[in-house]
Amino acid sequence: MNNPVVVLDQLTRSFEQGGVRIDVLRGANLAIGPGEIVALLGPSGSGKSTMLQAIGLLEGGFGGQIEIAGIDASRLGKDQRAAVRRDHIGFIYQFHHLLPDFSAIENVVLPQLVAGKAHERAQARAIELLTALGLEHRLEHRPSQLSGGEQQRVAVARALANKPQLVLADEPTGNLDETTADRVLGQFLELVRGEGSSALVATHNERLAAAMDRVVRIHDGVLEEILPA
Ligand SMILES: Nc1ncnc2c1ncn2[C@@H]1O[C@H](COP(=O)(O)OP(=O)(O)OP(=O)(O)O)[C@@H](O)[C@H]1O
Repeated sequence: MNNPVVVLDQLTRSFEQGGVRIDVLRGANLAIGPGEIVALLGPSGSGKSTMLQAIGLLEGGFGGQIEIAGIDASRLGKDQRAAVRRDHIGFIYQFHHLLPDFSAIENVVLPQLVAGKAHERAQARAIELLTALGLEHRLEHRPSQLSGGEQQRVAVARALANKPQLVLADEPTGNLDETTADRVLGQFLELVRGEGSSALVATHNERLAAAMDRVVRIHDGVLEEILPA
């Protein structure tokens, strides 16, 4: 694969609880190419969130190698990991995690300011993304004034604000009803494709997974490729 955005090589992660050791990831391998959108399937407790946290460089304690945008991230210190995250990765969670005291547009502007962008450009980018998601009439609303689907669409705009090479999404529509989930996921996929970003999307939902370019499943701590039927 040319210039993969993510490479996992023999990724391992174990937890110890009450003196019992659980090996959640047992040597997972994966490569995601530029612009590829990959669904990460697996039942509850199989290790999807653990894997996204590893790839998002949010937690230590992993064995094996993680490469993000050509950078070997396995041995980076905390500050360097934060820099790779800021420059290359956007996150979406099951619950929106928007800042409650800030408007929709401010929630999308802020991460850009943190990345050093001028306010005017950041604002233009936020309007562009929120408009693409059909939220041009909700720019000044706070999260509590938005519906669940609208909140998740703001979270999508925030994740894409800095044009990340990689978007990591953990059950991004898991909190929405089926119709809203389909609509939000459809908009998310269209936007990610338009931006040319890669994405890894954890979900329980095989129907939603089928809308993505590739499907991998966590089974016994390793990844299996699911080929289209
Ligand atoms: N910090 C931790 N300490 C101990 N065990 C943990 C920790 N984090 C995760 N685990 C365990 O690791 C396993 C995988 O958890 P993880 O959250 O990655 O699964 P998941 O596939 O994302 O599940 P879900 O779909 O329910 O979110 C679970 O058995 C969980 O209890």
